[in-house]
Amino acid sequence: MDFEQTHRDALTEVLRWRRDVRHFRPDPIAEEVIERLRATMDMAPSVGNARPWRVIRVDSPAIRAEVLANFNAARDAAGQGYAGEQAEAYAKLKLQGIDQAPLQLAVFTHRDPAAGHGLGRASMPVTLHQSTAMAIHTLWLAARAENLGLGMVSVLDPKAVERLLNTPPDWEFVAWLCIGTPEFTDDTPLLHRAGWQENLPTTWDVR
Ligand SMILES: Cc1cc2c(cc1C)N(C[C@H](O)[C@H](O)[C@H](O)COP(=O)(O)O)c1[nH]c(=O)[nH]c(=O)c1N2
Repeated sequence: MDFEQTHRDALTEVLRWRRDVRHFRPDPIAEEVIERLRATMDMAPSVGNARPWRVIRVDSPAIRAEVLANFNAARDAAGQGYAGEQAEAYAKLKLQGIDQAPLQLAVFTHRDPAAGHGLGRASMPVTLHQSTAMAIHTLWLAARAENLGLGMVSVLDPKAVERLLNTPPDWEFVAWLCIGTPEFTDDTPLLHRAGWQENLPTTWDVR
């Protein structure tokens, strides 16, 4: 398969307009779209082809409410680390859409999956989490291409999420993903707009 300029342009647009979304409309997502997202996430690369990501779709309002309470506690605890103007700015940040997003996924990494037969990770076990991160980013882009937004939430006590979902002991919680139709689209991160952290260019050192 050879790609042309139209493909490159489309990819660039999806990347430019992908955002971490925290404001959602309640419109439900069609099951066939959710199935496409699931299948596209599986296109991600992974160490040894181990595919260590594990995903639980959480529809239960009771579980979502507990996760929101978990978030609020973790958010307040993290807020203790800021002082003065930064503490005021932190208090104003919206860092999740758990109360709004129609589709919510708990994502885990299997700590020692049989798949992949250990290839590529013996000296770098972190590659399992790296693989899950790649799957999340693949899902993030796939969602954007479906005109959906995804918000990644890590302001959580991971052990409490594992207990709540009663997951196997070899699953490690990685992130809570909120997915839905965004209330607005933007080509600039919310944290940049809010003045918390602007986009900084990265330079590539040459040796
Ligand atoms: C590993 C990881 C963990 C988190 C995030 C991202 C990643 C990669 N981000 C989203 C993050 O704030 C966002 O990606 C940056 O601000 C850049 O914005 P865009 O994603 O480009 O819109 C995020 N956002 C948020 O509101 N609450 C959160 O807990 C987290 N946690």
